[in-house]
Amino acid sequence: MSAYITVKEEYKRYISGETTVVANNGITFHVEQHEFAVIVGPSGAGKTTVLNILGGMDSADEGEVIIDGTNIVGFNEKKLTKYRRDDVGFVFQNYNLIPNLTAKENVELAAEISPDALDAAEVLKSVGLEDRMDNFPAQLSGGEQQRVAIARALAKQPKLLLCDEPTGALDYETGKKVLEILNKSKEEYGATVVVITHNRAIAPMADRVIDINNAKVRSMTVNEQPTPVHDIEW
Ligand SMILES: Nc1ncnc2c1ncn2[C@@H]1O[C@H](COP(=O)(O)OP(=O)(O)OP(=O)(O)O)[C@@H](O)[C@H]1O
Repeated sequence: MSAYITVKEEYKRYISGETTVVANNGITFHVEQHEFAVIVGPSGAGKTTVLNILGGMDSADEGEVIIDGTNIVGFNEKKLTKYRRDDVGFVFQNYNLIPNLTAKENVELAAEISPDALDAAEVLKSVGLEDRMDNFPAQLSGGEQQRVAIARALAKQPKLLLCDEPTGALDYETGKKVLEILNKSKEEYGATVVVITHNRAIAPMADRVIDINNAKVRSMTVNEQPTPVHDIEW
């Protein structure tokens, strides 16, 4: 059986004036269904570019990006929009919640556009926010806001949960809690989770670690026995 995500010889170049930046220079890796994969690498390595391409927010110039059997390279805007809406959940470093909506309303809004959406209150409960549902983002801590953002992404039951430095703005303990919730979501929600980070300490908890440096994949490692989140330190 082929992998759930297969990226093969993927190139992305950004051209501005006279200069061309090769952000992804022949990227190849795969991720199996229901894995928790971490893409790790230094600033400027090309991680965000990979994540944006996986999520249909940007498109590759060359190569294949096969998600659940379908190559999304070459999708037109309409198909990309449908793919993003139906199949992908995003979690960003800065949460991106809507400030004048409560936690529950933030989750409901995302769920509205999805045919298989879960009950907002149920998902918020599963991330431990049953008592904060009617609070606005400004009334919540960073970790709580990130949990709302995760609930919002999970409510539409995405095939893929894509996370850009999800613990980047959080303190150590809170960051670990958020990682635990993300890790749990592969069992509870059947998602395949891809996290990008420059924090190498997160790698041992992953099922699969993809190392990116200078626009190329330098190694891909499978952890047969991932380290439990509470045992990792940074
Ligand atoms: N829209 C764009 N236009 C021009 N260059 C870009 C654009 N997006 C990214 N780049 C360049 O592509 C390279 C890879 O960027 P990318 O954001 O993917 O790296 P990253 O690994 O996510 O870095 P960071 O951890 O700092 O976010 C960088 O040199 C960056 O400046």
